[in-house]
Amino acid sequence: MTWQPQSLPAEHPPVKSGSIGVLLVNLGTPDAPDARSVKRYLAEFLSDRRVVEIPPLVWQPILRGIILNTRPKKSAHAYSQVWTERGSPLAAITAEQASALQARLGEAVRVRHAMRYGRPSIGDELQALMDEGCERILLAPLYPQYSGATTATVVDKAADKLRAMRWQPALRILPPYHDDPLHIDALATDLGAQLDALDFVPEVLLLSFHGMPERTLHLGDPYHCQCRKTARLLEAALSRPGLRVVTTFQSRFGRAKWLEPATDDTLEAEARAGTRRLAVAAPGFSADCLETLEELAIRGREQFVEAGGTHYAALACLNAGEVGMTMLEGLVRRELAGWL
Ligand SMILES: C=CC1=C(C)c2cc3[nH]c(cc4nc(cc5[nH]c(cc1n2)c(C)c5CCC(=O)O)C(CCC(=O)O)=C4C)c(C)c3C=C
Ligand SMILES: [Fe+2]
Ligand SMILES: [Fe+2]
Repeated sequence: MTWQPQSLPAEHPPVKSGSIGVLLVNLGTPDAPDARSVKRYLAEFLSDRRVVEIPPLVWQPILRGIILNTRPKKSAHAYSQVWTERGSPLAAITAEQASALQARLGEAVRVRHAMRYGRPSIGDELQALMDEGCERILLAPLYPQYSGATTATVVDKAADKLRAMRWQPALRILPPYHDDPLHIDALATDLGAQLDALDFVPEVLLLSFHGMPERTLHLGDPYHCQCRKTARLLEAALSRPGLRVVTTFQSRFGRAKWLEPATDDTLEAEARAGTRRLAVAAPGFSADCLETLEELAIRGREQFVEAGGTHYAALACLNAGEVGMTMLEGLVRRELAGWL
């Protein structure tokens, strides 16, 4: 909408105003599955002091001298195994979620998406919403569970952009939705349908969340508790008495102790203890990504089968499916109350 009140002089520039924006944000991903792109991405991601809480004087030499010279090649290989025609799965799915949400919310709201690390950047997308006349913006980090390394760093990045604006929009932030009935019901419905569609009946359902250094729990980060609560509520909502539900944490990084039990160790231990049929789901990820498609679906299967398992399935995230989008629309509409 272009607003040009009568009282403004004719030479006054037109001002777009009156719209509402929604910015969906996820973690970010390399531009291509090659070592150069992965290195650029990891340099930004792992330099975030919310992600690696080691003083930069100590951490940067380790990052620049060792990690960025070894990890990009290995990670690029992992990315190349899951890359799609539309690019990185995380980027493609997040874009799809944004256009599906736009279709559901209609003209009254402008929906865009951004990545915390890499592109499209939070700053550019906030600016684009402002340029489209959005005076009120809902920032929606697509992390069900809050942590300093997820939700908080998205808010920090948005605040960096706002700090440089003369004319700021009003900002709301989607709260973590780890225990929201909309989220639990969506997970139970979607995972329940995926379990029913399998050609085997799993003995165990592993709920694998991304790990964090254990120290963050003792420092007061609610992430671990929120993961546990999601798992507990989801198990109750699934209501499958014959199915044993086990919660684990994946993607250990670095030397510090991470949250336990670890997904890879548990897959191996379950198979060695006699579990033959297992399904794994990742209720901490709103979109499939390297961590679910490579670490769980490819490497997880290898680990489980090598240790004696016979049937393995990695279940999909909510992604841009009907169930997940109905949940997201519900969460977003609730946060837009009074604006819409
Ligand atoms: C879902 C929440 C996430 C938390 C919490 C999290 C913490 C965290 N991650 C690392 C290190 C890496 N993570 C990597 C990939 C990655 N991480 C998340 C989400 C969370 N991370 C996602 C969605 C992805 C996938 C991105 C994609 O492109 O698909 C990687 C990169 C891949 C690799 O080299 O293994 C690293 C490294 C730390 C240190 C951390 C702790 C706070
Ligand atoms: Fe991560
Ligand atoms: Fe990983």
